[in-house]
Amino acid sequence: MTILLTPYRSNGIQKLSQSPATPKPGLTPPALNASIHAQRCLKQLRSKDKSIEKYIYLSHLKNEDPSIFYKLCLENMAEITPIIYTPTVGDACLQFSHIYRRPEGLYVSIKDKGNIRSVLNNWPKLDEARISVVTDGSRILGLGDLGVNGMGISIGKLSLYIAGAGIRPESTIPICLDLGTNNQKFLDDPFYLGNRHQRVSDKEMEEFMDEFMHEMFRAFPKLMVQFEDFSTDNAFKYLDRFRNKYAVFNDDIQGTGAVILSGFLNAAKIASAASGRPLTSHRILFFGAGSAGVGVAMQLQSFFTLQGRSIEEARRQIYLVDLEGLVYNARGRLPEYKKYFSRDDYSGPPMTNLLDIIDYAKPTALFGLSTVTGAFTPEVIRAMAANNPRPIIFPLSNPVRLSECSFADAVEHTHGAVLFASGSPFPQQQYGGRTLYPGQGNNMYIFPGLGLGAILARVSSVTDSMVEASSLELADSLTDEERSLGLLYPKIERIREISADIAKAVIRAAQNADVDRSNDLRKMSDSELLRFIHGKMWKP
Ligand SMILES: NC(=O)C1=CN([C@@H]2O[C@H](COP(=O)(O)OP(=O)(O)OC[C@H]3O[C@@H](n4cnc5c(N)ncnc54)[C@H](O)[C@@H]3O)[C@@H](O)[C@H]2O)C=CC1
Ligand SMILES: CC(=O)C(=O)O
Ligand SMILES: [Mg+2]
Repeated sequence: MTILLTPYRSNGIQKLSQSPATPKPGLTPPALNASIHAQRCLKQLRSKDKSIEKYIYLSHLKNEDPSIFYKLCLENMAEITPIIYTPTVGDACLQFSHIYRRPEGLYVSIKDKGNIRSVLNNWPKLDEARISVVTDGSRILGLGDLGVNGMGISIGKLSLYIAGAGIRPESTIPICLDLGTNNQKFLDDPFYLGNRHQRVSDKEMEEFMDEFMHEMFRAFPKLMVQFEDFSTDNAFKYLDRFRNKYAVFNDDIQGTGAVILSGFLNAAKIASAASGRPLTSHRILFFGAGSAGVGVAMQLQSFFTLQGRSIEEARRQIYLVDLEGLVYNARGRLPEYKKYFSRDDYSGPPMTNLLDIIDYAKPTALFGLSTVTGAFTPEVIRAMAANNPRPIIFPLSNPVRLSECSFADAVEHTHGAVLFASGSPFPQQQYGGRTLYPGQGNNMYIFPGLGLGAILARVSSVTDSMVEASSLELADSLTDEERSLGLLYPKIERIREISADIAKAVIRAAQNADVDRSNDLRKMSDSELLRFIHGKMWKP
């Protein structure tokens, strides 16, 4: 491990290449020792009371000394992930313009339209670029339009790529597009770091996005792009527009779909064993029908059809609820992305009460992707428990304060029977003399491995089969010990091992779909491929 000495210049990626292998005598204290220094950093981190202070400290450490930062991450994943990612990254994005210290990532603004290539060319490591997380800041977690403050989410996701899948730090590009913001509080804030105007028109954004994506793949030909936290309509629109042209996927639609299918599979096996209901006949109620809700619904439907259900049967197992209640045809005009799952078996007055909807749909699983804190009231949880011996309840909204219910409430009101996963972490609970563990149903389990597989296979596009392969691999990755503890997702400490397995499954799916451009990998056996993947992982 290298202890860095040079003063910060710009974009932490430069630090890795500029760091001197051996510090010059006299420029560090005589007894500075790398492994003790890591312990020192951890102690400094733990001495801070507020999580935002911990975030600022870690952010500084990452820029100063990426090696120590990622070593700490890997050795303390469960402790550090909630600081660099959800929930704390939510606060960091809200306060981004106030806690800002130094440049990190790349900003491409509407003012660069017509000239985007020259902005991209300013990135210091053009040849190294492999993965970019791109947001326009318009729907950061469940916190709404945060404009350029959304940069925090691109940075956070890429830190997990590096820690979780061993992507080389200098191969990552966090990008925030500045297309304006409709957040009036930010527009009035003298510290706000973005352009001070409302979001541009759809047409202007479309032209901008076409140029941006075209230039991205000219400037960085080996790149894969992850779209993150675009507002609902644009999330679907730009995934559709670019998915067959470039190596791009949308994390909120596809990454979330994959991770929740995976947790659902593990939960449904337990629930089916208790109820006798076949795995493929579960009914799922989505509270929240935006990019994440519909993304997960599509992934589940596809899974049910692969298991032998007809498309129509699978579609009928899914119920969507949005701000106006149950989504059904007779309700009136619906946006395109909601139409497919809109019910045709109900035509009465709008059904807006969640308890009534549960009574009507009799779901075996209830998923929250609504950003409505506490929407799963004790009555709702009890209604799920009354219909199911092991109810599946996943309050998935982020950050933690927007969760539809807490793990403690879910345990209490189901008398410990709940099969639970949330978007942000909750503490474990004691119930009836047992320790119960909450799952974290968050796309962080998927995107590092999916991205690693995609760049190693040098894919030309990211297919549904690759996303599905990542999901099934994750579902399968639990050890006997994890299953005996009742976990639905593997322990986060095993993320590198899991990412490698996911990458292998993704590469094989890419090869089957003929979208890979790395012939050498085709010749490898599965064990050779896995060794190759591990060998490619950057280690701090
Ligand atoms: N756990 C995970 O891995 C992920 C979690 N999420 C979280 O899911 C949440 C939603 O994200 P998106 O779908 O992208 O947002 P979105 O804005 O596209 O969708 C929100 C949905 O919730 C509905 N909704 C809002 N208020 C409601 C109410 N009072 N009653 C019923 N429905 C209501 C809206 O009508 C809309 O359908 C966010 O908090 C986000 O952080 C998103 C992606 C991944
Ligand atoms: C986890 C995630 O991608 C979200 O909450 O938007
Ligand atoms: Mg997201």
